[in-house]
Amino acid sequence: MTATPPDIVRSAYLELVVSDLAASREFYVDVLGLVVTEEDGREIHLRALEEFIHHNLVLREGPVPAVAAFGFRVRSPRELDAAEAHYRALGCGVRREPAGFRTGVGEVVRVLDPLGFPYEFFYDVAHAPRLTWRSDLYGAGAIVRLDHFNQVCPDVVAGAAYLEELGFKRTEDIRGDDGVTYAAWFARKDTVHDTALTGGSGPRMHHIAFATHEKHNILYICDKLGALRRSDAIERGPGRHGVSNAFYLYLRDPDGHRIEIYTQDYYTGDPDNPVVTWDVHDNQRRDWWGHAVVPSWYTDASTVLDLDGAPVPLREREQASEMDVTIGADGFSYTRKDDTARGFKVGEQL
Ligand SMILES: O=S(=O)(O)c1ccc(O)c(O)c1
Ligand SMILES: [Fe+2]
Repeated sequence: MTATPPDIVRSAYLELVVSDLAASREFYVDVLGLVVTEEDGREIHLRALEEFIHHNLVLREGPVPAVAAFGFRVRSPRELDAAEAHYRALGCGVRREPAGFRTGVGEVVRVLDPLGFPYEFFYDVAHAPRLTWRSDLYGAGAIVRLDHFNQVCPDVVAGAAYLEELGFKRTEDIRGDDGVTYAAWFARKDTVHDTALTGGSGPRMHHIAFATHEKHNILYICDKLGALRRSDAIERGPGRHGVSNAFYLYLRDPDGHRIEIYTQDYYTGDPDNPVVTWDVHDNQRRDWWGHAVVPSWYTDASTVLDLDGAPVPLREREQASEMDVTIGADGFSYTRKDDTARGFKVGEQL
């Protein structure tokens, strides 16, 4: 029996350990245009242009590039009591810090959750100027919000049960006729997701996604990276997702952490919002235009740290992997399921 879960409002910030603070600052501030709220020689606190809380991303220099915390805003200070009780009832490690673990945020409950991820919950937070109306500060690639996390875990079904018990609502998933669930998306706010689970060895962070207002902002980021001769930072896209219907671009930061730039998914706020399920062999599920998913997008992800700052050991996925069943000589995907003459294509290797 678990205790009532905390009332989570949204995914709010990520604490990211980077190997070279200056190189990461150049990527996130000079190239991507995130706003510096506060910085000292050790940490940089960044936020998106429409954000009013102190930060959406903390860069902290350290020996092992990794994720130290996934931060979730809760609806009121008393939800920290619910968070502490919920995770203690799950038998998880819990650290409650009345003064907070970092600049700009007040009391925090940090846990190592049942999947091995460092989650933290907070309400009290310093406000920073919301730059929504400051169009004079918006570049052509303006990043306006943190939209979601994506987490790699070996057992998506077990992970989904944990997130749904935590109060997340499933909005989409990818399944096979083999009964395997390969990935799933979960919301607290009224869009497609605040986090998602991608099947693979884990716990690892697959990506953090920031939103732009328009598709052309994403195209500008691609052009800017080309002009800077930094196109090697582009891993996948630009393109249109099948799942979520969002326009997307995936970048790799100087440590290889994956950043998605994302725009224009859809509303999911009604209680009876229908779950969209995709066939793992549908070649338009991950890219609506049928473009290949580069293998590194399935294989690479970021280490996560435990409550003592040590890397969490990985567990291998036991069920089939999506890459194995859709890419390469053994993989196949269809454009038109019933078109067995021309609709099938063997998975593409780049
Ligand atoms: O590639 S998928 O269409 O499955 C996809 C959909 C939404 C996302 O945020 C994502 O990272 C990946
Ligand atoms: Fe994403």
